[in-house]
Amino acid sequence: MLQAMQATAECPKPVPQKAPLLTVDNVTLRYKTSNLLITATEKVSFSVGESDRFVLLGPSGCGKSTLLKAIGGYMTPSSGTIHINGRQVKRPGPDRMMVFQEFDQLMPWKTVLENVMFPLLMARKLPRQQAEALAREYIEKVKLTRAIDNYPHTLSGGMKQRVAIARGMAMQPDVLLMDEPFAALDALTRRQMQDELLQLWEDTKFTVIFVTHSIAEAIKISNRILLLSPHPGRVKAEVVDVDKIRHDAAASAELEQEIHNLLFSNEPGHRE
Ligand SMILES: Nc1ncnc2c1ncn2[C@@H]1O[C@H](COP(=O)(O)OP(=O)(O)OP(=O)(O)O)[C@@H](O)[C@H]1O
Repeated sequence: MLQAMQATAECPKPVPQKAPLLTVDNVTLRYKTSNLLITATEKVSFSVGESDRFVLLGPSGCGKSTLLKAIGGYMTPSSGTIHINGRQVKRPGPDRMMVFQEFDQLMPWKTVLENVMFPLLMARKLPRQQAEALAREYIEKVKLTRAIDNYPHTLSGGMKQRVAIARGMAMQPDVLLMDEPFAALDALTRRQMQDELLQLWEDTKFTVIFVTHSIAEAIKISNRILLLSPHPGRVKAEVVDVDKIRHDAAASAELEQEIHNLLFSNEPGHRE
């Protein structure tokens, strides 16, 4: 694993194992405020293959959420390009569904079933019966069938996140974009949700880009991890083949320490 890290730290060009589904090429993202130009990420490149569980990991403020927003099509790069399935990302689309950290991402006046059905009806324009069947299937996958007619205010934080995941997955997007979806949960629920996400992945092998600043969470759920430097975010290194060590506690702990050292060391370790 150290080898993988060092090799990629010296040459952080990603090494995807399958043809890339998504490519982020030399992307710089900036925010303009009334008197400031803030560079969130600088010249970031990576690619994501089909069925990857790709984690963007880095300290607070390094631009992880901003990158996810740009992949979602909610923000245009100042320079560089993002392509999905060979098409340049220019706006949001049903091929990229987002799950956020906030529990209030559901519509409070709609039940669990109606929340999950909503984008299927509005964005995919499915007939009602088909939308309902698909919504029920994914609500079942996240183990919420018993709460299918509940309104969001009656659900726990973890249950709300399950609804958001079901809503994203039911759309069967090319890639699911998850922005710290478990960060606001208590530790026990968080671990449970990580396990459930992995189980869902075993069932459907969806592609996911997952943002976190927890090194342990990154190792637990990913097969690949992109490490970003502190603000402005640049690629520091990529960890490949995380799957090989996930079930080895000693190797995971060693990797966790190595990532920690790399993320919090001052040496630049990035390409200009
Ligand atoms: N709407 C905005 N307007 C101006 N600057 C912003 C805006 N959103 C984010 N930024 C700035 O861009 C940089 C990257 O922010 P971003 O939220 O993408 O980081 P992050 O890595 O996701 O952080 P965290 O882990 O704390 O969520 C930060 O300096 C932040 O202050």
